[in-house]
Amino acid sequence: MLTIGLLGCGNIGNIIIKNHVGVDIVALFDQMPGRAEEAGKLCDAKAFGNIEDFLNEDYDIVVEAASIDAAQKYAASVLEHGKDLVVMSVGVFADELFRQEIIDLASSLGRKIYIPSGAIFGLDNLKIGQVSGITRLLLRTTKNPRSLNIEECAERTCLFSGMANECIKHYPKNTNVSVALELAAGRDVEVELWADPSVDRNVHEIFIEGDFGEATITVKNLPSPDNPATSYLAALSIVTLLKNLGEPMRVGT
Ligand SMILES: NC(=O)C1=CN([C@@H]2O[C@H](COP(=O)(O)OP(=O)(O)OC[C@H]3O[C@@H](n4cnc5c(N)ncnc54)[C@H](O)[C@@H]3O)[C@@H](O)[C@H]2O)C=CC1
Ligand SMILES: O=C([O-])CC(=O)C(=O)O
Repeated sequence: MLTIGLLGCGNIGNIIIKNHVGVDIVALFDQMPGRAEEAGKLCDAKAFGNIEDFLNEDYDIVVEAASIDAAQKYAASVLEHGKDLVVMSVGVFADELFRQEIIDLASSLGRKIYIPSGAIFGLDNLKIGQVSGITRLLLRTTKNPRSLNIEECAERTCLFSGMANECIKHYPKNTNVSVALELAAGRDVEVELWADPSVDRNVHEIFIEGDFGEATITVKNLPSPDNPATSYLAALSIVTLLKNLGEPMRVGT
């Protein structure tokens, strides 16, 4: 069975712990040591107080469910410790230089980096953008102001309109999906981010046009119980990715 080290024991980390299938969680690390210790009681895994000890433990894959900051700090070290890496805070790869450095490092070490579909549907066939023209790719995200950590917002308000690699700098906890779209399609993504006090879901609308025709995908996500910024689907997506890693048949592009 594949063994996992969980980097980040917050909302997604705890959903993974409660729902994981086909993998064994053996090591935990969080910048708030109490969180790793609490999580350790739930899954009988060892909580580590520092990153070096966490990475020196024997297991196959680090699952990052922490922050862009954590992904940036530790991605190279994870690979250098002989482990594959699942990155939830995919916004870290908006930085092209960093992305290429990590890809080159993984390639030279024979390691793999996995990006889950996260809080959206449709990443699978969007990858056709790597071999065929996509002329329009727009993500319109709408969340309740609470999910965006905004206190005053009486009506639907556009917070950002521009490109994904800029948006993620301003909203690193809310627009990771835009960077996942960018990586899948191999091209820039336009983003509109809206705060709307009348919605109680995290809504992602994706508009795609290209040589294949056109597609519109609307996802109306339930926020996670413990972190309204993060859709529950994002956590389920990691659980599913991990379940499928060891399977002989791979479904989806
Ligand atoms: N790719 C996608 O579709 C999505 C990605 N995300 C991202 O996934 C990540 C996790 O989300 P949640 O679990 O909801 O967040 P959370 O805030 O509930 O939990 C994050 C945990 O990681 C820990 N952490 C943060 N930075 C750290 C560091 N430098 N070193 C060690 N521990 C650190 C925190 O103490 C916290 O316990 C976030 O970056 C979030 O933006 C969230 C939703 C969708
Ligand atoms: O969970 C969501 O709806 C999306 C999200 O926060 C992100 O992409 O960072």
